[in-house]
Amino acid sequence: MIELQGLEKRYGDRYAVRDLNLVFPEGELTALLGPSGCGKTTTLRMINRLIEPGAGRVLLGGRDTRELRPEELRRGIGYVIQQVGLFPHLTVAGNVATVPELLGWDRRRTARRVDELLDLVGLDPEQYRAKKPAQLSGGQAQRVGVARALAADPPVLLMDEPFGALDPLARDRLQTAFRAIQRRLKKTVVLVTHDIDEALRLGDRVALMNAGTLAQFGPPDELIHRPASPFVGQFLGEDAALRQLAGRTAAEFARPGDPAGLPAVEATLDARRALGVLLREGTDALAVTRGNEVLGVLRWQDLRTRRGQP
Ligand SMILES: Nc1ncnc2c1ncn2[C@@H]1O[C@H](COP(=O)(O)OP(=O)(O)OP(=O)(O)O)[C@@H](O)[C@H]1O
Repeated sequence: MIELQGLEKRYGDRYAVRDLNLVFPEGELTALLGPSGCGKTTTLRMINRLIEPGAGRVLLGGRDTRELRPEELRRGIGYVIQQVGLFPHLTVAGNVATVPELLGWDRRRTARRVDELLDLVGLDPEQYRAKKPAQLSGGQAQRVGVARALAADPPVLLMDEPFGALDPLARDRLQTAFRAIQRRLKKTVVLVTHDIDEALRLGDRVALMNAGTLAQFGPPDELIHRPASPFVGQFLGEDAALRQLAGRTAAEFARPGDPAGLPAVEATLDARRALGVLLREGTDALAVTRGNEVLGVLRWQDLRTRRGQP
C-alpha cells in the first residue's frame, strides 16, 4: 500500500502538486489521470523520490520513504517510463538483469529470472535475450522495459505513460498483455496516463487530478456515473468514445460469439452502463440477453471503436 499524506511540490510560487492525500490500495492498479500539467508525473516521482516532496510524506507499506535507504527503495519499486530508457549498449538480457546484478544475484539465478520474465511479457527468450534494443520494435522494447521493472519482484510498480509512444495496435496488445500480467502478479501499480480510455480500461481505480489536486478517486464506473464535480464530468465527457455511447443500447453492440461464462446484461441496457459493467467485472466481453435469448457478445473493443450498429 502506498499512502500520500499532504504531499506538496512547488516550483517558484506555483504549486505542481498541492495537499494531495491518497491511498493506493495494495495489489490494485490505480490510474493517475488528468490533463497535461496537472501534476501526475510530479506525484509519481515523489513516490520513488526522484523528486523530493516540498511538504507532506509518502508511506510505503506503512514506512516513511525518507527512512528507507535508496537500495531498499529501488528494490521495492519498479519504474517504467514512456521512452523505455533501455541501455542501448546492453542486450535485452543485460537490460532485464540490471537490478538483479545491482543486488548481487548469482549468474544462474539472474539468467533464470531473465528468461522467466521475457516469457511473462510475451517475448521468446531464445529469440530475444541476445538482441540489442535497436533491433526491437517499440512494443517489444516496452515489453523489455516492463520485464526489467519486474526483475527484482518489487511489490510496487510505477508507470509513467508506459504505452504512450506506441501505435494504437501495439498499445492495445500491450495493454491486454499487461492486464493479464497484473491479474497474475497483483502488484500495487500506479499508472500515469492522460488517456481516459486507458485509465478506464486498466485501472481498478482512477485518481483524477486537476491543477495539482485530486478531483476524484474511485472505481472507473463511479467516475463515469457519479462525477464528483463538473470538472470530472466534463473531463470524462470530452472523450469521444464515451460521448458516443450515450443513448445507445447494449443490443446495438451484440455480435456473434461464445457467451459461455460471460457476465450477462439486458439488451436494453444503456451502452455506457454496459461499459460500467465491463469495467466492474474486469472482463473484455459481456453476453447480451433478451429474456432467455442470447443476442450475442458485446466486446470492449467495439465499445471503444463505436463499431455497434445504430
Ligand atoms: N522542474 C520543473 N520546474 C518548474 N516547473 C515544473 C517542473 N516540473 C514540472 N513543473 C510544472 O509543474 C506542473 C506539473 O507538472 P507534471 O509534469 O507533474 O504534470 P503532468 O500532469 O505529468 O503533465 P503531462 O501529462 O503533460 O506530463 C506543470 O505546470 C509543470 O509545468
